[in-house]
Amino acid sequence: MDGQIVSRRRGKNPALPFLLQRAMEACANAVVVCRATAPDYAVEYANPAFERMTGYACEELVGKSLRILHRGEADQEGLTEIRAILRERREGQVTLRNQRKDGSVFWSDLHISPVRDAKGSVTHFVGTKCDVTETLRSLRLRERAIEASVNAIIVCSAQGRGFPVEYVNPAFERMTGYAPGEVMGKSLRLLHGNDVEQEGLTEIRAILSEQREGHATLRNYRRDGSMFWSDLHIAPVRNEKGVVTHFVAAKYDVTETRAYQQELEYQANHDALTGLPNRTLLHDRLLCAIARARRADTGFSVAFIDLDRFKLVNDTMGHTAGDLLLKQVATRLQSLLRHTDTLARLGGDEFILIVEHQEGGVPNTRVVQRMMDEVARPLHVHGQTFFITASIGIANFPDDGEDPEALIMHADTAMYRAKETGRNNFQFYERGLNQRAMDRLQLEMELRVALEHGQFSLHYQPQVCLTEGRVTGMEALLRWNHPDLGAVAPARFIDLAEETGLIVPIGYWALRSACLQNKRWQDAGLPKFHVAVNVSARQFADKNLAQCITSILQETGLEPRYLELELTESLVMDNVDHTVNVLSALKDIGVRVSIDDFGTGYSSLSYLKRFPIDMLKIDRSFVRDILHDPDDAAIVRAIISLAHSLRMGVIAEGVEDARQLDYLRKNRCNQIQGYYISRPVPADDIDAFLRAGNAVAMAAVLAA
Ligand SMILES: Nc1nc2c(ncn2[C@@H]2O[C@@H]3COP(=O)(O)O[C@H]4[C@@H](O)[C@H](n5cnc6c(=O)[nH]c(N)nc65)O[C@@H]4COP(=O)(O)O[C@H]3[C@H]2O)c(=O)[nH]1
Repeated sequence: MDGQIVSRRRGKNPALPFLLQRAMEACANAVVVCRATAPDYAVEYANPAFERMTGYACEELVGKSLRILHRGEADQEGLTEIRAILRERREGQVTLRNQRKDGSVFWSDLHISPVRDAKGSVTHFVGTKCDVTETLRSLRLRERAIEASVNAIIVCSAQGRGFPVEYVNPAFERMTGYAPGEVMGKSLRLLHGNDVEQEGLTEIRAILSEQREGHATLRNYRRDGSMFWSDLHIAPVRNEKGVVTHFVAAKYDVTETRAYQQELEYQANHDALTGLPNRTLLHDRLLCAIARARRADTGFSVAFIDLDRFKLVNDTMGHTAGDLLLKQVATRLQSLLRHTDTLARLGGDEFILIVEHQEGGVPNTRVVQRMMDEVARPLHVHGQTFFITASIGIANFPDDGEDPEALIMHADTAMYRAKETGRNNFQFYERGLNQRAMDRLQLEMELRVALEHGQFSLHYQPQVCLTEGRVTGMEALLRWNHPDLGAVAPARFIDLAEETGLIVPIGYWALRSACLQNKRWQDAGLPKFHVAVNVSARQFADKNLAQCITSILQETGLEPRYLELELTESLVMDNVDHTVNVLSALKDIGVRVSIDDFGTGYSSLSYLKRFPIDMLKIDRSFVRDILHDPDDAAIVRAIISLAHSLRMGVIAEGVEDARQLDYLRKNRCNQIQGYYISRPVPADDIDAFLRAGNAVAMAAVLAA
């Protein structure tokens, strides 16, 4: 080693040169000494570690420029820096790509220090080299991993205001649309903009202020304004003193996962057919409504909406048509809702509406009425028109129940009451209704066994021709002889039988019994007339109706023309195409058909003329006030004239006195039926009536 380097210390420790020599040889770092004044800073000394690192022996290097180490690598940034360090004669550090003697490449960190003489002039430069190839390689790998990541990675300064961004990887641009240059030095706040009311942001603020790890889900906005959901994971980076200098953040776009989760959540809470809230969500909404009403000291109503005779649509038209119809009804009902109301579907044709009370705690019946009106408008499915009505039961919070179950149950009970009172209306829950619901259940159980226990019988009521005073028909009316209750009127059990489906076997029993009875009368030599039997909606929907009637007629031996089927007006108008088909089949058999309760439904005249009908039966509600109410009288006259112009017969039911009879005869009504002639009586009484009474009937008619 050159004496000049150590000359200043020589006086103090004579062994120093030797020690330095040994130290250099033992030093693990590569050390090289270059002369500052020589051209190209020629090497004066290189220690063994330097030799090992470069593959050059010290002798090979001495007097030469260190450029030997970067042959062919002259365009490196580090070299420019080295030149500046040497020129300015200062300390400095650079990272270089070097070549060993054998041509292999390695990376080194070179630290340069100037050595000054006593006058302060730089005589040498000492270079300490460290092989950083491995470190750089692993750094490259990590950098590559970050660059290739599909998730956005961001480094923010912990010092600046708003945690300015110092680095973003390419995925950040792909995810957000912002190029690195557009976010550098800015706060990541630009990703959520004005959407500051987010739970996730509160969490992020806490993470940053407490300088801890954490994550939150945020609504972010891309450069083009579109929203996406991101999971942001944040970790603080501390320096050697433990001070947080940066935050590293990883951002995941979770929009799709969230959409999927939301979809699952939606499916769990909504009815697949109508998209309305289902029973689960309804329960939640009821709990919310209860909490809200308690806070505000107000009330709300739970309306149980059930479509009348919807099952018939399903039975006659199939489930696809039924589903379409339900969808239409749901859309209509929904269109009437305010944002505070909830409409849910419980299943089948049952809907629940939660509607807040109006000011003063009054139930909002207007919305309920509007719902009924909306349902009642004609519905069109598969080119066919349906007339459906709704029965609605209402329970009010808190008077009728303080939890969801009680409110729904009581609204349901009130809905049954609405059905009992003729359908197409709404009823409020009353405490007594529960008892009635229990009674109804009891009655239903008893009705199930009534047929096999032979508790049914038929009463007959004559129908009389107004011109001849002759009995032309006999209406068969069902009676239930209950072991405890005695005779139960049809009004109490027919609807129940209809709802439970029991009406089908009961109805066929009535048909068979009436045909048999008529045949007996004929065989007994009494004058011939038809027997009129009521056909219920369920029976009418029964695909086997025509077939069953044919076999009943064959079985009993009654000629088809002596059987009349009474169908209600609303029944035939429910589903016009089905009606046309069934009526044609019945006509082919040869039985008569009449429309009962005519005037109470809303018949479309254009449909009426398509139906092969023999007789219109004027509802007794019009006959009752025919002499006092000019409107009723006008309706009766209109029905009579309509029947004649459609070449149908017309009969008035519920005729109770001679003046009504007279009015009807004067207005060209063909036949009458009512207490004035006879109440419905058992078949045995009819025998007597027919033997003696035909004359009585004639006399009554002619006397009026
Ligand atoms: N106020 C008054 N009422 C009169 C007069 N004349 C007859 N009535 C009553 O009017 C009802 C006529 O029957 P509907 O309209 O077919 O109405 C029937 C019918 O819809 C149904 N029904 C009766 N039997 C059967 C049946 O076998 N099958 C089906 N599906 N329904 C039946 O039950 C309803 C009620 O039957 P009922 O209680 O027997 O009531 C009968 C009869 O008793 C009168 O002058 N004044």
